[in-house]
Amino acid sequence: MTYEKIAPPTTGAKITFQNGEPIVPDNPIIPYIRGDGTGIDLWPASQLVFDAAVEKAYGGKRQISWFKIFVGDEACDTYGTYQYLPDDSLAAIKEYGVAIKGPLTTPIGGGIRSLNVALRQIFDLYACVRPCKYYAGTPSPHRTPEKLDVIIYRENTEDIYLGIEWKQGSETADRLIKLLNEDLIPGTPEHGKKQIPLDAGIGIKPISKKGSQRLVRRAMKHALRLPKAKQMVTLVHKGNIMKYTEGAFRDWGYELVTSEFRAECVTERESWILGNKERQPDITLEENARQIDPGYNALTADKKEKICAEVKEVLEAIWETHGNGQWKEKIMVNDRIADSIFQQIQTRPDEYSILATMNLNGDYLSDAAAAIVGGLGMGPGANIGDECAIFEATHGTAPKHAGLDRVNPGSLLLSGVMMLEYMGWQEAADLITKGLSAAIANREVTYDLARMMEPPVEPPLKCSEFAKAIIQHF
Ligand SMILES: NC(=O)C1=CN([C@@H]2O[C@H](COP(=O)(O)OP(=O)(O)OC[C@H]3O[C@@H](n4cnc5c(N)ncnc54)[C@H](OP(=O)(O)O)[C@@H]3O)[C@@H](O)[C@H]2O)C=CC1
Ligand SMILES: O=C(O)CCC(=O)C(=O)O
Ligand SMILES: [Mg+2]
Repeated sequence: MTYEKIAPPTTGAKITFQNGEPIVPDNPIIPYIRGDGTGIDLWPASQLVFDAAVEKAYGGKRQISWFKIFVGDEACDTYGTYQYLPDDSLAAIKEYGVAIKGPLTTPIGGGIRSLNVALRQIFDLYACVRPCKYYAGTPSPHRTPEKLDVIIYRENTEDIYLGIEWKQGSETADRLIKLLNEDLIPGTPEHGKKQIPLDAGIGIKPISKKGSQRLVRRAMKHALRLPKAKQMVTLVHKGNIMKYTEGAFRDWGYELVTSEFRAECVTERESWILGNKERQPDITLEENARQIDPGYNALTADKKEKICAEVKEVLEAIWETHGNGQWKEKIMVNDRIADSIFQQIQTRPDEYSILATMNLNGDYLSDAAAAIVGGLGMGPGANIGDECAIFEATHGTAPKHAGLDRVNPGSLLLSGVMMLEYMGWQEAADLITKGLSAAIANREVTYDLARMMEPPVEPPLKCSEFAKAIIQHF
């Protein structure tokens, strides 16, 4: 591979992929993007910790050969005006498969569309994995943050992030509104006399079956690797309002888990049906139906029949394999409406584990969940596809803090921990979490955690000092 303005390290080897899993040599070449804004501070601090952890864990037997590539402001400086996402950088990520990045700026309302989203789409990194877990001693606005231990599995390529939008007043927006108002809406009886306001901007929200199911499949595979008590997958959606997008995500999720993971899972509704029969072995189908549907008595005969049929079908299909309490050993799959899950992770955090979401809901939810465990400085993430993975923090470039050597590198470091775990380098990953936990417990923290501690830590550590403190605690 020849590049225009970058050169890979002269030592090191490529990570390759087999059946979606990385095959990692002892000296992998890993491209990194420093990032805009606070990326200037975060990357050098993080690289120091990654290298020290790998050195301490493997004593030179393993080593990362970092390959600097450019995206964002740095790319424009190197490749020229508006060259935010140079071909060189895309080619390097494609060639080496696993990369890590700092945050990249997306100007609001115009200019470039998100570079972060573009990278996810170009490399089909369909699962955005964002764990939110509490490290002892981290200050939190919540009384029991340790009860939250969730992993958000956010669909990462579609939904409104596809970016298909038309500006209010543009010729295409006007044409589309006319087509909708005069043809498509009147042609769909369920839409009645609804009309799109003539001065509306228009955005499209595509949610596909394939996109939803591959995300849920990955979430289920992850659940299988968790301890029994955490084997739960919650499908998060706003299907009560958006039936054919968000509601479909939920339905396709259930369809996938009850076909591909039939032996390993039970849905919440199935567990009620099985549980009713376990408590009352001679329960009739209708009584069972009444107990799983609180509004049963008020339903039409048709609907009652449907629920009875559902009860019958479940008992026939899985009583043998899941009945008599066997379902309690399986992955519990349930669903929650999106607004309610924001409340649930605060009031009943320990009832949740993996939260499978569409793109926008997952974006909101991952910032909110990170806040509970200490803030965006503690929110890591990974964008995973079948032949590529890019690791990055949940937060953005926090421009007001850029270049001041003050922000918390915890989120990028924990993203690196995810990368090392993905590579199978668990010993190095564990050293970083150990060092980070010890530094926090010792009140050696950056400003974001320092200001919330009781009493506040004064002065807080700089970003670079925090990195060094973590290494001291390996
Ligand atoms: N994946 C990516 O690269 C992402 C990029 N962005 C982009 O980043 C830019 C800025 O977005 P913005 O809305 O300000 O959101 P940010 O996530 O960048 O920052 C919001 C606030 O979160 C806190 N914060 C963020 N990072 C850290 C950290 N490492 N340590 C401690 N606190 C932190 C700060 O809070 P406080 O000041 O209160 O201490 C900061 O002001 C935009 O262009 C946006 O599009 C946004 C999200 C993700
Ligand atoms: O790319 C952006 O500007 C924002 C992305 C974002 O908020 C996220 O991925 O969480
Ligand atoms: Mg976000």
